[in-house]
Formats: sequence, structure tokens, C-alpha cells
Amino acid sequence: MSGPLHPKATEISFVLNNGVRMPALGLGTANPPAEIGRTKQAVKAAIKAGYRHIDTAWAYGTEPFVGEAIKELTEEGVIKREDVFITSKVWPVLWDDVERSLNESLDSLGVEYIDLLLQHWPVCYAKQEDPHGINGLSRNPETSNGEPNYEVSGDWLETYLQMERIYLDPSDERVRSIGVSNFPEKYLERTLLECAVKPAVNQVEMHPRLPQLALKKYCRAHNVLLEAYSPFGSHNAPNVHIPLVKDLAEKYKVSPSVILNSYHIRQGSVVASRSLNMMRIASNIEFAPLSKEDLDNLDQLGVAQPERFVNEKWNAIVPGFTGKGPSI
Ligand SMILES: NC(=O)C1=CN([C@@H]2O[C@H](COP(=O)(O)OP(=O)(O)OC[C@H]3O[C@@H](n4cnc5c(N)ncnc54)[C@H](OP(=O)(O)O)[C@@H]3O)[C@@H](O)[C@H]2O)C=CC1
Ligand SMILES: O=C1O[C@H](CO)[C@@H](O)[C@@H]1O
Repeated sequence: MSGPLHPKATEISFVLNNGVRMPALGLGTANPPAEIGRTKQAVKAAIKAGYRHIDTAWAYGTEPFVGEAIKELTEEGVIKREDVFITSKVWPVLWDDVERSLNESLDSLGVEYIDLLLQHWPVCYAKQEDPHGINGLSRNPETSNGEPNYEVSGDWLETYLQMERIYLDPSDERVRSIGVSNFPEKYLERTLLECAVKPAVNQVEMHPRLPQLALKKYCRAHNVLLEAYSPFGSHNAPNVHIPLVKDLAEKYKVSPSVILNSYHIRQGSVVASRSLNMMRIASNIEFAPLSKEDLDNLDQLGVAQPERFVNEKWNAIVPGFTGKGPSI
């Protein structure tokens, strides 16, 4: 008899604070612009490999491809719509127009509802027409001197308040859960104080080089499920080369990326990781039952010197952000 059997990452799910069940492992789709055309095949391969959670966003430009993949697999009888958990997000240019963002996402995805709508960032961007942007809007609008063009009179909480009104309307079935992304503790605190619906999820950059220990403690205490993004360190996956990660991959006989996904799932967090490579999508479904000591050792990697891989120009203005922003 071989060692104790444990589930694959794709067989693990968590129950959100509103009772909705969310698969622990999501396929990320923030693909580089040149690779966006590969999204459909990656989503189809992931679902055939067992993934039941796809992470996308209004801002990625990949929603139509995610939708095509789900439509084709539904027509082939591989899945039904209700088998797949779809997350999308409201980008800062539509901070004050959640209706538009949600309707454009539903239209692009070709679905009647999404399972989790997130406020992408607690930031208000100005709207600037851009025929080469997302649905006619510039994704990262800039002023004439090349600075980010913020809507300085905007209150970032307005986005979540609009999401909450949609979520609480009993006649509106477009969204099953609402949450936030890139909210440091202070922002969560204000949201919990001023809003009626507690965010189900806070999706943040999180990995051994950015363990987010304080935020993890806060979210746990307030029953907000933490979801890790960029677990591999984003483009080119720098985290797969961390010596401790490679040692643990040897120990548990899995790939380093499975260690990086399991690091979150083992601690009760959801994780969204991306791959366009069919072999890696298939092997990333594995799970390693990391020990408490393994987890603590991985956490320590980022305590002394946190490293953030996803840097937006506004990292510097979102207080409470850990790690370096482009201008810090
Ligand atoms: N809310 C937010 O603000 C953000 C959300 N996200 C979400 O999180 C998802 C994941 O984060 P993301 O930044 O995309 O990057 P990840 O940390 O998931 O890393 C993606 C990279 O890892 C590589 N990779 C995947 N599997 C392996 C493997 N087994 N071995 C070696 N390399 C591997 C991929 O290359 P290859 O394709 O060749 O396998 C790709 O280059 C995003 O796609 C998005 O959905 C991301 C950033 C911000
Ligand atoms: O969700 C997101 O993805 C990109 C980085 O891949 C980032 O700009 C945004 O927050």
C-alpha cells in the first residue's frame, strides 16, 4: 500500500462567508497581450484536466476566450455552466459604473451570471476613450505628462457600494458573490465598517516572498477568504527557482509550482495560477500536504524582505501596501 492518499488540488474547495463553495485552485487568465489568443485552449485543457475555477477580469481582454471555451465544452457535454466557478473584476476606469463593467463582462463571457465579482483595485481612474483599449476605454489612462490619470474626486468605496446594491437585489441574479482585490487591511476595515455585505474574498499577491502574514491574520479573524494571485511570481515564474521550493518539490515528488499552489491551499486560501502550457496545466492540479514546519519555513522567506512582482503605478499611493512599488 503506497503512502496516504490525498486529494488533488482540483478536488479541494472552500465555503465562502455567504455559503457559496469556491474551488481552491483557479486558472488565471491575465495573459500577456501577445498570448491572449492561446487563452481558449488553455481554459479548455484546464477544465478537461479537472479545474473548475477560472479567474478573469474586465481588464484582461480574455473574457471572450474564456466564454468560448466554456461554451464549447458545454456543447460537448464535458461540463454544465453551474460546474464552473467564474471570477471577474471591475477595473478602476469603471469605478463608478459597475453596471457597465458587469454587463460587458457577462456579454464577453456569454453567461447569465458570474460566481464572484471583485473590485479589482481600490483606485478611481478617469475615463479616457481609447479605440485600442478595453471596450473603447483606456485601461491605464495617463495625463498629458504621462502620469496616471486618477479621478481625484472619486471615492474607491463607491465601487463596492454599487456591487453591494446589485448583490443584495433579490430580483438580480447576475452575481453570486462579491469581494475585493488588492485591499490592504485599512481598506478592508473601512469596507467592513461602511458596507452591509462583508467581502467574500480578498484577492492579493501572495507567495513565499510576500507571505502577507498580517493580512492573513486579519482576513481569518473577519472570515474573509484570502485568495493568492501571482503565486509563481508572475511572468516567467521566478518563485519556482527558490531553493526551498525546489527542495520541497523533491520531498513531495511534485513540481515546484505544485508546492507554490499547495502553500496556499494547505493554509485554507484559494490560489489563482496561470499557465498556457498544456503539460504544466495538467501537472499543476497536484497537491502536496505540506507540514506546518514546511509552511512556516516558506513564510519566513518573505518576512525580512518582502518582494512584490506585480507593480502598478498606483502601488505607491495605496497605503498599507507591502513590498516595493515602482516608485518606492
Ligand atoms: N487581482 C489582481 O490584481 C491580479 C490577479 N491576477 C490573477 O492571478 C493569476 C496568476 O497570476 P500571474 O501574475 O498570471 O502569474 P503566475 O504567478 O500564476 O505565473 C504565471 C507564469 O508561471 C509560468 N508557469 C506556470 N506553471 C508553471 C510550472 N509548472 N513551471 C514553471 N513555470 C510555470 C507561466 O508560464 P507558462 O504559461 O509558459 O506555463 C507564466 O509565465 C493571473 O493570471 C490573474 O488571473 C494576477 C495579477 C494581479
Ligand atoms: O489583475 C491584474 O493583472 C495584471 C498583472 O498581470 C495587473 O495589472 C492587474 O492587477
